[in-house]
Amino acid sequence: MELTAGISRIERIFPASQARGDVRDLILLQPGWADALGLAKGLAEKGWRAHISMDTQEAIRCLRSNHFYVGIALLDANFSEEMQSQLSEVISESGFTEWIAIVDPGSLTSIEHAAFLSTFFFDFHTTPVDIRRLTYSLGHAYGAAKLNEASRGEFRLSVNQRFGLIGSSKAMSQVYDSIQKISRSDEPVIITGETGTGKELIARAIHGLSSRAEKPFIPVSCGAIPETLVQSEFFGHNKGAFTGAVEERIGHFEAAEGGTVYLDEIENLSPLGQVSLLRFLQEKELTPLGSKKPRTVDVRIIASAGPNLTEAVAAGVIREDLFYRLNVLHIDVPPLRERDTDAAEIAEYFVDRFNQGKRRNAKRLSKKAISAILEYSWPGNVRELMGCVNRAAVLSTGRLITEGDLGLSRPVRFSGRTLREVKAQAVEQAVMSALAESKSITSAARRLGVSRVTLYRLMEKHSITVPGAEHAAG
Ligand SMILES: Nc1ncnc2c1ncn2[C@@H]1O[C@H](COP(=O)(O)OP(=O)(O)OP(=O)(O)O)[C@@H](O)[C@H]1O
Repeated sequence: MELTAGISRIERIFPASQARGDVRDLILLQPGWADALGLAKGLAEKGWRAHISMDTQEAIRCLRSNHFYVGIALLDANFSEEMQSQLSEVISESGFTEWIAIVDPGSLTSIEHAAFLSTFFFDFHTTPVDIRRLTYSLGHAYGAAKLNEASRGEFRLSVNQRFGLIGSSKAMSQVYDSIQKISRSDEPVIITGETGTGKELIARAIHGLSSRAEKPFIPVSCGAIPETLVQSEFFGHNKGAFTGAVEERIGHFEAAEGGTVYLDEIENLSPLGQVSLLRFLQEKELTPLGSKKPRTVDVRIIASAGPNLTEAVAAGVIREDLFYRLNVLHIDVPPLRERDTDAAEIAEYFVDRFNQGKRRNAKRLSKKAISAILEYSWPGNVRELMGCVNRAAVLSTGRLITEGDLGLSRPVRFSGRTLREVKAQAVEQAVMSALAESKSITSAARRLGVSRVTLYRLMEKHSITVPGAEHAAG
């Protein structure tokens, strides 16, 4: 394994025995020093190169830039609740890494500790460590993690190919894991994330991988339905149910029978719509407008919302009871700027799509264009990226799509000044411009929205003088 930046300092890495050809790396987490060193030496003799992390934060940093198939956590006799929560954070960060705990035999008498170990660890050993048994266990964990990685890779590839959902960042790996688990269940789902992050695409993947795949997937934009039409849109109506109901019509929920209804922008659903949806989720029945006969309908609900869903619930925009009904399963889709090199991978995918069917003049992105894509912050996420790449592909004259074809504005670089300095300079400039463009101190103060006294104080502070200012005042 090639280890990249972020690894613990070199003196903390224990080289494995040179006699052994096959050296395997592992991360060794220990908030104390001495035991870890002893263990690392023992492991080195058995062909394991230990990368020691002294605390959980260091371990997280190391795991963000390196992959380890196995990790060992050396735990204190009374590992506290706080330590357990920190460790679970490290373990979730480590993706497919399998973890082995080394514990004091006394700690196993606690049911909580035992439950923690069985939830988060592949195996555990008690002190004093039997290095032969430990290396045996490490070998198993290593094999299991490799298998796990391979099957996850295959799953990602099939999602890429079947649904066009691209990206191999760590952040997206977690999304693929969730898609796989959630597609096996039938519970409601909420997908949150900024606009254009791929929430609908993810919902389609969940549906397409579920047992409902052969049945309809019906997207409904909640913000587009006026309050007066929400029940008819959701549940349908009978002929004559209201003025203009000239014929019977089935609603989206019935149209999706056996499949999935995707409720886009749930935070924009009207209060009446929210009550109707809640009732449907509780009773699994709907009654079309103008009918008295309730009908049982089998649909799965997947809802999407912006990244501030909990704030929307706290502010009363979404009913709390509806939120809890929907929020059984949750996927939070990270913005594109937080997905390592996904932007470049997705851009190349869009260029390939653009090239499809073209025998000649297939285009590709220049190296500088790829760097510009990776530097840009993509506030409109994948949707913006797609528009940008397609436009550039059309407009570019040569085979190479250049940085200029993309037309991306460069991010504003950090000026090196403190916020206090930036603020002081902005105030000084505003005062000078207001004074220059005003006939008197009084009118300059009014334009700046401050009192004359405040303006005089600011002028003094920034050493700004206006010839004859006193005379003009008034
Ligand atoms: N990871 C991805 N790989 C490839 N294409 C993607 C990816 N994510 C999104 N897209 C594409 O970007 C566009 C926007 O995606 P989508 O509509 O799923 O986003 P959204 O989060 O539901 O947006 P909104 O919140 O605005 O409704 C779609 O054309 C989709 O196919």
